[in-house]
Amino acid sequence: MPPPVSLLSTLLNGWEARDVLDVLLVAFLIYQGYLLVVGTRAVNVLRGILVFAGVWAAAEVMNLTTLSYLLGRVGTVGLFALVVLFQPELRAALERVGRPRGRDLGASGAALQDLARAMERLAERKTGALIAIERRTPLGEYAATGVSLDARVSAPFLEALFARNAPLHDGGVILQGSRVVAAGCLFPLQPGDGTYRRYGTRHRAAIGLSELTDAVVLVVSEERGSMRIALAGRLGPDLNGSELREQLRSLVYDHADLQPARRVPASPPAEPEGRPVAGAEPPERGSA
Ligand SMILES: Nc1ncnc2c1ncn2[C@@H]1O[C@H](COP(=O)(O)OP(=O)(O)OP(=O)(O)O)[C@@H](O)[C@H]1O
Repeated sequence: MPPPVSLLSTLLNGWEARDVLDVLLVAFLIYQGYLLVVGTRAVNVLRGILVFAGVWAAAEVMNLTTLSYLLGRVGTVGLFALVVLFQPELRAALERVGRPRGRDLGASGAALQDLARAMERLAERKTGALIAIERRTPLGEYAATGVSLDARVSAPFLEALFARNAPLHDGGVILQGSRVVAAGCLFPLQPGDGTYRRYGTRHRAAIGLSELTDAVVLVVSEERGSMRIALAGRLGPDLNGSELREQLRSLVYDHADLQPARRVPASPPAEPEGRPVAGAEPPERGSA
């Protein structure tokens, strides 16, 4: 067997620097595409596409003409269907590409403390709140449904936003790093079927947004004064102040550039007792 270096030189024989650059750029684009979809519903579809492509390739290799013709036709139509189905994600991806660098996406420890303090106070007073923290998926289209702001995250400001009778208390607030960028926003509602049918609209809006994006969405229940995190389409358990800080630290505020989003678990934190998040909850509403 030839040594690895000579194997590499044989493989690269005839390659020009331009070809290497070409391959590196394609690898970079694929990696960036992966970063955009990981943590969103698109990742499951991506897996489905890979299985589909695998079967198609096998059909081609094995010369199964009818199957390969059929899959080829479905693939062409499926491509258009995907564009329609994932229009929000595609828009978000383009928005991300066009986003100017150097904008304040950094999140400091002070912001974390202020956010957690505001959540605790809102929960103590049973004031309902809904806060989405942007990570890789831009939340611009949801921010556009509310009132645009540009304010530093501070506990008094967040409390004032959600105070009863405050003009922007209805709807969700969006944070980008240490900035509050919008309030009074409309988030996409989880359909309220299956596990989450017993929840009210605030919680279902949190779950819905976390299903479509990789945002970390915090909810304070007006009814129970509980604090929870919705992530990747699932609602986590009730948290106390230190658990909330711990979760925020690991999900969002570890690094100033929000890089830890890459380490996001596929599902929200498990119940403290190790029970699954879904189904472990007492009904949030009397309608259960
Ligand atoms: N699609 C949405 N996007 C953002 N906020 C929403 C949305 N739908 C409802 N809300 C917010 O949720 C509030 C209603 O909460 P509701 O009582 O129905 O929910 P809940 O999940 O039972 O929460 P709580 O435990 O706080 O009562 C609305 O006043 C509004 O502020």
